[in-house]
Amino acid sequence: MASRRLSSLLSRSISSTLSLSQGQGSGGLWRGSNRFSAAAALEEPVTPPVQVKYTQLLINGQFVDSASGKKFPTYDPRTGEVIAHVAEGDAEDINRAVAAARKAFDEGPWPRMSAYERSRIMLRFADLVEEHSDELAALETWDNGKPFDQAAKGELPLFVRLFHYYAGWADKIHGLTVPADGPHHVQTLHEPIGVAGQIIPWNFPLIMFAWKVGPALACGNTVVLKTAEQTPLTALYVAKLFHEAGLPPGVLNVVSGFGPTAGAALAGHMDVDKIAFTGSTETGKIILGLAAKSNLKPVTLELGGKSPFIVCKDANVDQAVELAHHALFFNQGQCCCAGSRTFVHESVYDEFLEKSKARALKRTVGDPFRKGTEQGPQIDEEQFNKILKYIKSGQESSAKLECGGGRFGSKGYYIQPTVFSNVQDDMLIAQDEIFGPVQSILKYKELDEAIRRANASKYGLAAGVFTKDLDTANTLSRALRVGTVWVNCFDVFDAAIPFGGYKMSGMGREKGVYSLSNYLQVKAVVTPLRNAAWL
Ligand SMILES: NC(=O)c1ccc[n+]([C@@H]2O[C@H](COP(=O)([O-])OP(=O)(O)OC[C@H]3O[C@@H](n4cnc5c(N)ncnc54)[C@H](O)[C@@H]3O)[C@@H](O)[C@H]2O)c1
Repeated sequence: MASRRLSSLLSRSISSTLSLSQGQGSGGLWRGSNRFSAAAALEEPVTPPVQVKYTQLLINGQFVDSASGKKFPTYDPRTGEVIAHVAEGDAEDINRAVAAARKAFDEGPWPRMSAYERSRIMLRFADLVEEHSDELAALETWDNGKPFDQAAKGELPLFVRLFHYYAGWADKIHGLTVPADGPHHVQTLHEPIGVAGQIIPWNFPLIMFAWKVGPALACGNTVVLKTAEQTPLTALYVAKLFHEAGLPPGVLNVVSGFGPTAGAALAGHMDVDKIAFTGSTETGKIILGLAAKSNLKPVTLELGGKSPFIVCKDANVDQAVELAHHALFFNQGQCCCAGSRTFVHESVYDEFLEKSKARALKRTVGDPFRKGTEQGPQIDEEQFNKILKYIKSGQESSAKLECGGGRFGSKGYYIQPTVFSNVQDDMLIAQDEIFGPVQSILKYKELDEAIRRANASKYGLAAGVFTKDLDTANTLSRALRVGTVWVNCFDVFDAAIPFGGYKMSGMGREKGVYSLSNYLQVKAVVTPLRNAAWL
């Protein structure tokens, strides 16, 4: 009875937020009761319950071929086989898309219509996504490899929630009346910036669409979105639904294509007024350079991370193990905020290690379309090889490989859940973003030492803290140089919670009220007052 209550509570909670909290049982969020043979699952890939409908670029409200006529394949990470060929946009297509977005901003109705009308279109769009959510979840799983239940029960509801959230902001954006010295009436107008260029990655294609497009459109901007070359399919589908909901042509343009061609053309475009990027720190630096060399457009960046997850001496070890496991392995380890440095107090280290290893060995790896699968394949061959290289570097160091360490199956890009113990701060696996299912466990003695070591990273995206002691939680929350601290929970991605990084994890914040300022200009309007005496 109690467990039924917990699971219904849980499914309600993940329908509006993706969240992992203390005490959610040892089964994991998306673990069904039907266990299956992983090998059989890999031998016979499930036929995805969806067809690919849209593969062209979406420019000015129309699906069109790329100017060059070129196409590129998008692959099924379960098998490495081609799913579909997609129009390959490059600089010329970016020019066409920017021209459409420019016209829609300068002459079109979007920035001029009432905020309430904009909000209603966004709400209609959210309803359409909800209606098509099974199909969209299947397409996301096919293109990305993430477990279907995660996409269907976690990410699609969150996508809808994000658009409800931003639709709610559209008619609540207003300036201030400023009490300046002297006989002047001073007001600020919060105006849209103009054409927003947005470049997104492959790990959460739909969620990244919502984080970027939601605030930009709520504020009255127009958008050119460049999707990741690994996952172009779902953005085209939802952009089509947006037009069905009444979005005027040119307001949202979606260009599929590669980074150095389409992405660079967008970031360096003279007629793009703002650029937002999520991806690697290396590419973030290129984007910043392109913005500086062109028209000095403002830039927001969500970049890499190497987030500490600190298990304190008072921790309930079973719960800490489960949370730390999900903090790292969720989404095949392909999360910018993954808890990829698990710091464990020496007094609970041995027990934690033994149980973490047992948990990783129990992790259900297999076809992401099968019920009960916790871990699907990595996104592509490049990431697969990169992760295996990091595992090799861990094996060649004095870290101890507790479990995993290799390919899972013989087809596609599956990797065994891998755990290293005895990891030292100067090892590559403790410093670089691996972006895969590789947990690194480090031992510490004193809290001050844990803080110093956790902060000794070029990244500062997020941290997890696991303790029963309020003073310890408060000390750690304030001492850690990161954009998010999750205390006794992890990966809580509510629409209203700001997200972003300190240090080389990025610039600016997405989600929440803070994200609006990324897409607004502030204009001061000063008017003389003839009879100010009464002031
Ligand atoms: N922070 C995140 O959410 C995130 C997401 C994906 C990857 N990563 C990290 O990045 C590593 C490499 O993955 P990746 O190669 O897909 O990331 P990436 O940074 O190269 O790609 C992200 C996006 O940027 C575009 N891009 C690439 N080069 C560009 C350029 N020169 N100009 C403009 N746009 C460009 C890509 O086409 C894609 O849309 C991963 O292993 C991981 O460590 C982080």
